[in-house]
Amino acid sequence: MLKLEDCIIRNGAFELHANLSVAERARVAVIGPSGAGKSTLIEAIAGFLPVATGRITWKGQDITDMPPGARPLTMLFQEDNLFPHLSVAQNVGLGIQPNLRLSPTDHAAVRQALNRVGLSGMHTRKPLELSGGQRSRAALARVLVQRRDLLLLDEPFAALGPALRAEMLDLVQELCEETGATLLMISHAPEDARRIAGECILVADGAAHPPQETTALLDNPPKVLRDYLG
Ligand SMILES: Nc1ncnc2c1ncn2[C@@H]1O[C@H](COP(=O)(O)OP(=O)(O)OP(=O)(O)O)[C@@H](O)[C@H]1O
Repeated sequence: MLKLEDCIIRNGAFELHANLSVAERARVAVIGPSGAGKSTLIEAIAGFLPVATGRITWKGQDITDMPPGARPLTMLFQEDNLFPHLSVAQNVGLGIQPNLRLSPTDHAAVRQALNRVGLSGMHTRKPLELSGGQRSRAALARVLVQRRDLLLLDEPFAALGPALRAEMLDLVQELCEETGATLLMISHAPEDARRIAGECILVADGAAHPPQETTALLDNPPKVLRDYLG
């Protein structure tokens, strides 16, 4: 269980309240109006933003003051997930050893992860020699080798077209099912939430609300969400 207990998170003058829990292995979309605090929430869980009051626990362990790298989670950002001067395999290897001193077992894990996301044969390419979808796959391969059980996505597929985005979401869903990972995913598209997230955290009016069933929420949205969805 991921728990945010009576948390207040500050981002400049902005303040977000969160008192919620997410079950292990759940796939949860984080939705809400622009500027409502979705990234603020995810960045606090990842440790990039401090929690002013309250605490965050994962499987009972208090992670509130843990540095980002020590947290049992991995995060995919909107862009810049890959280093342009490194090969695809090296980018993935960074997920295992930041100094890239990889053992034969590590190399095998990198190969296996790249095969799993459909990038076999592209190990030596640089990110710029890949399509947008392939770059997303490489970033997902790095997530796979990290073997963390909490995955935070800040719209990493926003720049992809609808068909490719749907394909990547399906891959994320498969990977979560295979690894048993818990997923929190910021999304601006209700169809993305419907596609892979059983529940949604609505961020609005200064608060991140407890997860609600996706279909029920989107079929009968509260006014703040209705105004945003149009
Ligand atoms: N570095 C910062 N300094 C000051 N205020 C900030 C900073 N970053 C974000 N904010 C403010 O915090 C609020 C929440 O921003 P946040 O990025 O979390 O919203 P969001 O819901 O993710 O938005 P979007 O959907 O547009 O990406 C906004 O009002 C924003 O202006």
